[in-house]
Amino acid sequence: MAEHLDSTGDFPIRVRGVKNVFGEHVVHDGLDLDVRRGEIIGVVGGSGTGKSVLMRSIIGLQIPAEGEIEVLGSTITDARDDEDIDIRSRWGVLFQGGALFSTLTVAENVEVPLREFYPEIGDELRHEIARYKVLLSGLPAEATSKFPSELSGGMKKRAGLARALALDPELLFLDEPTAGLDPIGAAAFDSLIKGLQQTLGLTVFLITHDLDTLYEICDRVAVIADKKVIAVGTIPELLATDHPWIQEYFNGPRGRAAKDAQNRNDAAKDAQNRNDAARDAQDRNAPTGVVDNRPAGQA
Ligand SMILES: Nc1ncnc2c1ncn2[C@@H]1O[C@H](COP(=O)(O)OP(=O)(O)OP(=O)(O)O)[C@@H](O)[C@H]1O
Repeated sequence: MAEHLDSTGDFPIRVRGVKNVFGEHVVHDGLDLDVRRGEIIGVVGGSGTGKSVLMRSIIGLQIPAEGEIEVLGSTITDARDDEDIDIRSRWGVLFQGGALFSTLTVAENVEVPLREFYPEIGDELRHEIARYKVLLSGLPAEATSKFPSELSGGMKKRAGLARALALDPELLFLDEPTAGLDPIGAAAFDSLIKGLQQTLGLTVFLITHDLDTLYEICDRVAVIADKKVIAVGTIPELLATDHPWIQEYFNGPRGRAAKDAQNRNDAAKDAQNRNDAARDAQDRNAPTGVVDNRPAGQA
């Protein structure tokens, strides 16, 4: 008997036995994956292993030749076209290039899904929601009236993120969000994603080649190779496997550099926490917040 997939509970995304084929080219064959509610799952694999095709299959833009995909309780693989998928408003997607409409301002881009899914919302409220999403994505208020061509690469990503967040999604799909950003911009984007996951309770499906992102913000990592998800787990769990690609990826020079960087960040955060704790203890011991500097006898 076929296993019953339950994507309404702890696993909002469940993928079973998926096969994707383009002509003679088999991209996935027997691919399984469960995504846990509230996690950031990183999806890695060599170029062309089908990370984006998997994401497109999960959001109904690519119908697999075989297999079953359930998202938030709906069987995506039964839909005839993406209009059939009535849960599209419950996820947001940031595509690789941002996919912003070049003739619309940032705010108008964010308003596109609002107009589509909630046409009854009045202009004023729609503008207000769009403005809030732009600010939530770390852009200044002035960015709302800018066109994509007037934005830097990092700002375009944030504008794409604002649009992905327009409908208060439960699931956020990100395809290489830090590609093309400088290391400082990439780290800032990582922090933004982590903060949003924690404050909004998002489940995040994140395709990346960025090892720093994997170490910094991903709860688990799924590795695609040989047309399947060959392993999924925390980085230490993956390192305990002996698959050559996983070993080379995480233990190669870039993997080691990312791990060292994370160790340094962790040490800096620990030191900061210790300082904060010491300062809090000092503040608690002080009888008032006022320091009395008057010479003895005058107090
Ligand atoms: N619409 C399509 N028609 C034909 N082939 C396709 C189509 N979409 C994807 N492919 C092929 O499927 C394979 C997987 O593509 P995909 O974009 O998912 O790879 P990826 O793992 O995301 O790669 P990268 O890391 O380089 O972005 C590639 O060989 C690609 O050429």
